[in-house]
Amino acid sequence: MSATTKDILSRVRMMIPPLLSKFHKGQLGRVAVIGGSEDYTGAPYFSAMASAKLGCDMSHVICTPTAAQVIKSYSPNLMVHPYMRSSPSPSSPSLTTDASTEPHSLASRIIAMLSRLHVLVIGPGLGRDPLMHDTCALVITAARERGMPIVLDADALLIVQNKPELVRGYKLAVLTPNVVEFDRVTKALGIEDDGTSETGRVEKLARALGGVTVLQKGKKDFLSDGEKTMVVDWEGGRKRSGGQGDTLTGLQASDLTDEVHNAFMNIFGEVDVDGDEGDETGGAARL
Ligand SMILES: NC(=O)C1=CN([C@@H]2O[C@H](COP(=O)(O)OP(=O)(O)OC[C@H]3O[C@@H](n4cnc5c(N)ncnc54)[C@H](O)[C@@H]3O)[C@@H](O)[C@H]2O)[C@@H](O)CC1
Ligand SMILES: Nc1ncnc2c1ncn2[C@@H]1O[C@H](COP(=O)(O)OP(=O)(O)OP(=O)(O)O)[C@@H](O)[C@H]1O
Repeated sequence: MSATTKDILSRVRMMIPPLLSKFHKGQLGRVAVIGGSEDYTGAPYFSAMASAKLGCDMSHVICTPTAAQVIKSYSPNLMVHPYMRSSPSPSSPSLTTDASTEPHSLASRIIAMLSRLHVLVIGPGLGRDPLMHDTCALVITAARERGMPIVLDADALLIVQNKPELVRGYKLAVLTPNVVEFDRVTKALGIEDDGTSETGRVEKLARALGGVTVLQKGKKDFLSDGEKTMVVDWEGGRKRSGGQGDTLTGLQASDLTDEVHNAFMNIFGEVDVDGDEGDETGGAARL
């Protein structure tokens, strides 16, 4: 482990808010994960449970009804809301006239929850259904209007690459692409791979999206808002099973809740943290 990573870990320990008797339920974090569909019920569970296990008080999942039944049975910790819908199947034409398959109508129930939440995670297990994506796009706009931090991962990155204006310039958006997703998003946005360094590529994407935070996952994790960049070079485990990125989104969401965020800014705000030795350096901007 590099000196930088050791230093970061020691600071992270100081970020953990104390359990004060004055706190009431919900004050240490209310997170919702939007994801979970017919095919994927594990991803939103990994995300929401990670936020709960890190200490977030309330962890919600917003998913399709079929996924909700399954996710509810995984854990009583999670509050699971079956508000999402996938597009009607051509073999069920009667569904096409149902108002509940209209994105504004679907999004309105989710948007009504936002005042009770601190952070949204969008994407784990979302799938690629256009109705689900249109619904999420409306929720992203509403969350942005409220100034809520949003972590966008997995299939939600497709929403960003198709409609980058949803997050462009929104500094409380965090994109967490894996290597493949990173390539896909950069290509979609017309960002050329001109042989620049790995940190340079992440900075370019963050800048192209107007200063969102990009966390590119891989052998090293690169975090950048386009101006400041951190490199996490801790090797960690060698098993690359599905769900590790989902888990990371839930952890990040907990980190973005107010109490933790304020503690983070007190610790990191003014401090420069070395990235790759001899490479770009920077302080943590917001994460
Ligand atoms: N238990 C679950 O329910 C899980 C559901 N998942 C969901 O599954 C859906 C599809 O996600 P996928 O990640 O499969 O996306 P894709 O269907 O776009 O597949 C990505 C492909 O990239 C490859 N890949 C990933 N990282 C790579 C790397 N570093 N280098 C080279 N190749 C790499 C993978 O092997 C895979 O073939 C998403 O909704 C996601 O959230 C995943 O999060 C895994 C766990
Ligand atoms: N080659 C690697 N070596 C070391 N760590 C890695 C490697 N690839 C990924 N990781 C770690 O695993 C975490 C998850 O990254 P990964 O690329 O698996 O995300 P993902 O594909 O989005 O995950 P998920 O399966 O949940 O969708 C990252 O934070 C990173 O630290």
